[in-house]
Amino acid sequence: MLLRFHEAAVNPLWQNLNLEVQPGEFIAVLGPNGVGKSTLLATILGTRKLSSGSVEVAARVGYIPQQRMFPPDLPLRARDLVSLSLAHGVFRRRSPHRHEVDALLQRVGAQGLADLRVGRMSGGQQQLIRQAQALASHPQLILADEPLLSLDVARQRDTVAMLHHHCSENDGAVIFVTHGINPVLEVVDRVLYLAPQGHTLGSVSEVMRSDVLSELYGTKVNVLEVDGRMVVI
Ligand SMILES: Nc1ncnc2c1ncn2[C@@H]1O[C@H](COP(=O)(O)OP(=O)(O)OP(=O)(O)O)[C@@H](O)[C@H]1O
Repeated sequence: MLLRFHEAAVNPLWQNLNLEVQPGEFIAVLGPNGVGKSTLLATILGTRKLSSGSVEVAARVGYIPQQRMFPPDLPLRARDLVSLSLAHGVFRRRSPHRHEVDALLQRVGAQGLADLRVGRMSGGQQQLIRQAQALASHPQLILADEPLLSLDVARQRDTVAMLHHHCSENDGAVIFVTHGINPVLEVVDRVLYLAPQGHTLGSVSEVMRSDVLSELYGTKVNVLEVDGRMVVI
């Protein structure tokens, strides 16, 4: 077990949350704006308190925050930032080697960005650097808050593949906050759907259904499958 919520609540957002995350699991968290998805991650990170219940974290955690731009005048290159993240790893007593930094940047497809100043990068390029920073602590549990925002389709695919690889090859787990299930349909094990009327947890086929989402939203919702993609209307 890497993470366990027991009867957890952050009032008035969500209540009675019971969730146990095992090594190898890829969990998507969906729901409308403001329902408390980022707040859920904040309770795991310890930056937000539960109103009741408990959360137990038994894993090293890496965090990819929701798109947040670096200050434009930040005098650091990508390799400096990733190097700092590596140096903060719990087992570190020395400066990270250049090849470790390069390997991390390569893992997220940002090898060409190593010597660019982060504040001058595009939003998508900055997002890749955030990914490399999150991986630097060799996390078992990766929390990713809408990590595909501002990435092009190819980079979105690479990011999902990288995170899936983390689960399937490293016995890690991922909690992936997203507004759309389609980019992760092929890799997701369970969906936690948060809604104003409550939440539900299960496989894609158990959760992404018209009857289940209609009950959660308290109004008629249709889930359609079109060309292998799911559309919620
Ligand atoms: N530190 C905080 N203290 C109190 N309320 C907060 C705090 N952070 C966020 N909120 C509020 O909690 C609610 C849920 O915010 P949160 O960011 O978790 O939603 P979300 O589901 O991630 O939304 P989105 O899809 O728009 O990113 C919002 O109304 C927000 O204003």
